This record gives sequence, C-alpha cells and structure tokens, in this order.
Amino acid sequence: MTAKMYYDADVSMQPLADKVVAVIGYGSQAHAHAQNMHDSGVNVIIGLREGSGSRAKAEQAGLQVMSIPEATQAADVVALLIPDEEQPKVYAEQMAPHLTAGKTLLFGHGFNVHFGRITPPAEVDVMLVAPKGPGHMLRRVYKEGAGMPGIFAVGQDASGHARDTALAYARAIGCTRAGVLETTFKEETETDLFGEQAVLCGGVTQLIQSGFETLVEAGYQPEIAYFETLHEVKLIVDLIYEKGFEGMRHSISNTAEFGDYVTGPRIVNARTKEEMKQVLADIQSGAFADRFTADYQGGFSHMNEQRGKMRGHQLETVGKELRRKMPFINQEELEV
Ligand SMILES: NC(=O)C1=CN([C@@H]2O[C@H](COP(=O)(O)OP(=O)(O)OC[C@H]3O[C@@H](n4cnc5c(N)ncnc54)[C@H](OP(=O)(O)O)[C@@H]3O)[C@@H](O)[C@H]2O)C=CC1
Ligand SMILES: CC(=O)[C@](C)(O)C(=O)O
Ligand SMILES: [Mg+2]
Ligand SMILES: [Mg+2]
Repeated sequence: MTAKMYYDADVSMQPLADKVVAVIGYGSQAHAHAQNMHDSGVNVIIGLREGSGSRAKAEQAGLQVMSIPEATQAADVVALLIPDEEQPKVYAEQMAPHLTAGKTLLFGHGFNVHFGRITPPAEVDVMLVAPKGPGHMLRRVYKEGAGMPGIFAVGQDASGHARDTALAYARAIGCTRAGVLETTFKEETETDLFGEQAVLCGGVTQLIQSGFETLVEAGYQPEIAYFETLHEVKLIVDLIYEKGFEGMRHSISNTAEFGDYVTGPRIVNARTKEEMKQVLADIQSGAFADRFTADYQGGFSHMNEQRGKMRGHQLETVGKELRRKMPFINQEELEV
C-alpha cells in the first residue's frame, strides 16, 4: 500500500469539539453529513434558503435551522453541500460576506474551487471531504455501524491545522471507519467526474439499458430481461465488492466465467478505453464543466430531455412493478 490510510484510531475529533459546524443545504449529501455528525456528537446547525421545503425534515431530525447567512455567521466550519451549479451564486451573495478570518469552508466535491467558480478569501481554511458514494448510502451505512470510504484535501491552510479539521470531519461523518486518504482538489474533482460518468453512473446504466433492450427486442420477456440485466447486477457487484474479481468468478459457473473472458472484451473494448481517455481529457480541460454550466444556464434543457426519455422506458416501468413485490427491497421513498 503506498497511500497513507487513516482509520478511526488515527484521527481525533478534538478539532471539532468546541466548534459549530453549519451544513448548507439538506439534500443527498447534506442530510447525511448533518445527521452523521450530530450522532457523532458534533454541534451541527443547518443553513437553508427562505421557504425551504427541507426545514421541517431537518427540524424533525433534531437539527436547528437558520438562514444561509445566519448559519455562515454562527459557524466555525461551513460545509457547502448544495448542487455544484447552484453554489457560486449562493456563495457570493449569502456566504462570502460572513466568511471572516479563522473560519473553515468545506466542500463535498472540488468542482467549483478547481474550475475557478469560487475563490475563497485567503484568511479562511478551505478543504474538501468527499465520501465515495451517494449521500443516502452514507447515512444508511453509518446507521448500520459501517462506514463509507472518503478522501480529503486541503486547498488553503490559513490556520496551520486545516488537515486536522478535515480528518476530524471525515471521522464525524463515518468515513474513517472504512478508510480515508489525502488528495488534492484537482485529483478529487477529475477522478470523481470520471468515475461517475464512465463507470458508476453513465457506464453502468448504459450497459444495463443496452443489455435489457437487446433481450427485449429479440422477443424475450421483459421481466426476465430485468432480472438478468439489472437486478442481478447488485448480486454480482456485491461479490466483487466483498471479494474482488477472483472471488466473484469463484462463485459463478465455469460457463459464466468462460463467457466473461470471451465476451467482456467484445463489449468493453479498446475503442471504449480510447473513448474513456477522451472523456478524461474533456474533464481535465474543463470542457465538461463548461458544457454542464451552459446547460444549467439554459434551464437544463438537455438534462430535462434525458430525464423525460427514461421515465417511460420499459426498464423502469417493469422494474417498478417487480420491486414492489419484493418486500426485502427498501420500499420507502428516500428520506430527502
Ligand atoms: N449526491 C451525492 O451523493 C454526492 C454529492 N457530492 C457533492 O455534494 C454536493 C451536494 O450535492 P447533492 O447532495 O447531490 O445536492 P442536492 O441536489 O441533494 O442538494 C439539494 C439541497 O440543496 C439546496 N439548494 C438547491 N439549490 C439551492 C439554492 N439556490 N439556494 C439554497 N439552497 C439550495 C436544496 O434546498 P431545499 O431543501 O430548500 O430545496 C436542498 O437542501 C455537491 O458538491 C456534490 O458534487 C459529493 C459526493 C456524492
Ligand atoms: C455519489 C457520488 O459519489 C457521485 C456519483 O460522485 C455524485 O453523486 O456526484
Ligand atoms: Mg463521487
Ligand atoms: Mg460526483
């Protein structure tokens, strides 16, 4: 192992002991950070916009809610956890005037600092703590007593002890239970964007959808196609997650393993990897960030078109019905 890994025993929560931490927002990451820190004994307050629909949910969780400027003013550490595209304006108008010397500004992703959309003042500590997974799962695994790996970076160390604050925060949200390591804003931003686009979100959904469509278009029953190309993904991935490729391949049949070696490289091939390199180049150059910002400024027309397209897809409608009959699958709406 070359990276220095940090676990619970390596990290003190002392840097947050007499501090107030404001979490700005109460969405996927924010509610998980806030509730995990609250359960870890940190003094957490929430900053929300006027008329926010999340106020009641945060208060129900026992958290004190304020306006964003008030929370920024009241806190020692301010975690900005609203959508990346919304951050620059909210930061400039409601937070920057209250970010006085000695405070800490913390991000869950390096996007806005790395791409120059937010430039914090020199007298504050600037850091990121990025859990490697969705916010709702960050909360779920914490409640189960487990943790989610995370990475942290110090962008600016005005106080001289920014690293200790970042590590304490990573521990408070449960990341040091699973393993934490140090990165830079650049490395976190580029690897996170690449991972979610090429593999985790874009890659996985396209692979599932193409497999499902291939079977259905060939006349097979959509329910079988759903079980085969979507439901079972989790079962296979759980084995990879627990035991790596070799452990997964130990569990599957020799027939499946042979087909895996023969067919895998036909589906994800040298062209795919070449394309992945282009995707990474677009991320590194800022071209993807510009495209994302432009779509946001145009009312997210591309994003909304894509959302609409998938909503009525057979993969989704059949899946919804099948999942309803599986009581062991969490049937509750996501908490926020
Ligand atoms: N989603 C994830 O799992 C991950 C996210 N991240 C990073 O975490 C950050 C937050 O992302 P995510 O959790 O997905 O965000 P969400 O989309 O879940 O954020 C929603 C929250 O942001 C608030 N909000 C939205 N717009 C505004 C605005 N203009 N003014 C004030 N509040 C606003 C909403 O307020 P209201 O409640 O009033 O509607 C809501 O509380 C990003 O930097 C992201 O890259 C990092 C790792 C994983
Ligand atoms: C969940 C997570 O890690 C992502 C995919 O990076 C994100 O939601 O931005
Ligand atoms: Mg991520
Ligand atoms: Mg991300």
